[in-house]
Amino acid sequence: MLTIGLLGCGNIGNIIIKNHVGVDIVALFDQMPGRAEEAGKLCDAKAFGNIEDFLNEDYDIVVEAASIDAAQKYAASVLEHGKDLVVMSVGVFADELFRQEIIDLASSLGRKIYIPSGAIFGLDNLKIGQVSGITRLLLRTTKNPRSLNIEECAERTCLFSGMANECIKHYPKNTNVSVALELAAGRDVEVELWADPSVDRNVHEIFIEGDFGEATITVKNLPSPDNPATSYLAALSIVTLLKNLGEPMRVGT
Ligand SMILES: NC(=O)C1=CN([C@@H]2O[C@H](COP(=O)(O)OP(=O)(O)OC[C@H]3O[C@@H](n4cnc5c(N)ncnc54)[C@H](OP(=O)(O)O)[C@@H]3O)[C@@H](O)[C@H]2O)C=CC1
Ligand SMILES: O=C([O-])CC(=O)C(=O)O
Repeated sequence: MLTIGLLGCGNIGNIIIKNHVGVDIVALFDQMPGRAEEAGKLCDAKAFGNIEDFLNEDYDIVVEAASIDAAQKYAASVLEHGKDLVVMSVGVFADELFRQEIIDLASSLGRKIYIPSGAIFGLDNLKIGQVSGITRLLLRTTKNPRSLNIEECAERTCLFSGMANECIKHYPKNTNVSVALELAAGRDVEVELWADPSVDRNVHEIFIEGDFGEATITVKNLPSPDNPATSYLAALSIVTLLKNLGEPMRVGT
């Protein structure tokens, strides 16, 4: 069975611990040591107080569910410790230089980096953008102000309109999906981010046009109970990615 080290024991980390299938969680690390220790009690994994000890433990894959900052700080080190890497805070790869460095490092070490579909549907066939023209790719995200950590917002308000690599700098906890779309399609993504006090879901509308025709995807996500910024689907997507890693048949482009 594949063995996992969990980097980040917050909302997604705990959902992974409660729902994981087909993998064994053996090591935990969080910048709040108490969270790793509490999580360790739930899954019988060892909680580490520092990153070096966590990475020196023997297991196959680090699952990052922490922050863009954590992904940026530790990605190279994870690969250098002979482990594959699942990156939930995919916004880290909006930085093209960093992305290429990490891809080159993984390639030279024979390691893999996995990006879960996260809080959206549709990354599978969006990858056709790597071999065929996509002329329009727009993500319109709408969340309740609570999910965006905004206190004053009486009516539907556009917070950002522009490109994904700019948006993620301003909203690193809310627009990782825009960078996942960018990586899948191999092109820039336009983003609109809206705060709307009348919605109680994290809504992602994706508009795609290209040589294939056109598609519109709307995802109305339930926010995670422990972190309304993060949709529950994002955690389920990582649980599913991990389950499928060990299986012989791969479904989806
Ligand atoms: N790709 C996608 O579709 C999606 C991605 N995400 C991303 O996934 C990540 C995890 O989300 P979620 O679990 O809800 O977040 P939480 O804030 O609930 O949990 C993250 C945990 O990781 C800890 N952490 C943060 N930075 C570091 C670090 N540098 N080193 C060690 N631990 C760290 C946090 O500590 P502290 O509380 O002190 O910060 C917290 O305990 C976030 O980056 C989020 O933006 C979320 C939704 C969708
Ligand atoms: O969970 C979501 O709805 C999306 C999200 O926060 C992100 O992409 O960072």
